[in-house]
Amino acid sequence: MSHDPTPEMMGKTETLVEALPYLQRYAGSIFVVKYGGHAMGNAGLARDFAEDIVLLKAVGILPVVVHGGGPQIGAMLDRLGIESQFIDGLRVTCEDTARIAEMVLAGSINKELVAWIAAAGGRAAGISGKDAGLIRARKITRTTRDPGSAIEQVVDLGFVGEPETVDRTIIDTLLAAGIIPVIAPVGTGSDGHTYNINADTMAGAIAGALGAARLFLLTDVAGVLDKDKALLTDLTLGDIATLTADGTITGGMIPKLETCVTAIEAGVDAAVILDGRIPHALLLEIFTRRGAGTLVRKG
Ligand SMILES: Nc1ncnc2c1ncn2[C@@H]1O[C@H](COP(=O)(O)OP(=O)(O)O)[C@@H](O)[C@H]1O
Ligand SMILES: CC(=O)N[C@@H](CCC(=O)OP(=O)(O)O)C(=O)O
Repeated sequence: MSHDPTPEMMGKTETLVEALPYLQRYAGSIFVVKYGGHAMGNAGLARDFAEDIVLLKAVGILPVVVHGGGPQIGAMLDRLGIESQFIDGLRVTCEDTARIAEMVLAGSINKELVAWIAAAGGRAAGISGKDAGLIRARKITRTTRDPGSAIEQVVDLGFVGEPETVDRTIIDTLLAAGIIPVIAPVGTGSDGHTYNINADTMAGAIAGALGAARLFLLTDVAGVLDKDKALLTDLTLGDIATLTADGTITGGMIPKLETCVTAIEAGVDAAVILDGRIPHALLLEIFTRRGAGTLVRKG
């Protein structure tokens, strides 16, 4: 019998050795990973994602998961005959919609992710921004302007909030106990109401408050695309301002890139937007030289 390694074995060992500097660099670092509703497409993707998170934990990284669930909220609202309107990627949220969003996010998706992580051999605790005062939400509004008009109109989005304060105690407590926090993007306002928070915005605020080494936003596109649909692999904060102003970035990509800017300004080293439809996209991004998606740095 030959003891020569097969090409397949060589490939595997090369991949493991390639990971060594990244394993050494990131041990003990906090990584905030936002798992978007579009990237949860099927059970296989959710299982792969959970395995990636458990693997990060096993090699000494401290993963903190923030999840979305926009399409799943949309499907539930459709079933109930409630219409949804989006402004700049944010769902206009009346009281009923806020209740349903919380039910889908914190009641359903959150616990499913915890179960997937358990199935992959990890220990996770599902919480929302309401737990232990994690997120105090502040109501936000948007302004719109008709084409050709100079007059701006303030649009009330209802119970849509952004994190005003982040109390990291519950996250630190879970991390210290070796538990992976899985966080649903809702919070309580100072008026006691439930606020629906865009999951990207939530992840960015948490990454900033934790001083995370990396923020990953998993979505359903290869990354940020230019006007010719080519992938932009590296962006600075200045590039983002230009791409927003010239209309290259629209819809759900707006809160995503706003999040990257806020998180980096708050001290996060870098943010990555990557394609959650690729199996094990996170591992490829973190532990290989190739990387994937769009890397956002200060400049
Ligand atoms: N320049 C751009 N590059 C890539 N995607 C873009 C761009 N502008 C707008 N988008 C849209 O942003 C979407 C991602 O945001 P969103 O639908 O909110 O994802 P998620 O549910 O993962 O948070 C893409 O599917 C795409 O339709
Ligand atoms: C205010 C607002 O828009 N909230 C989002 C919260 C979920 C989310 O952000 O999910 P994705 O990351 O899957 O898009 C919503 O209601 O859809």
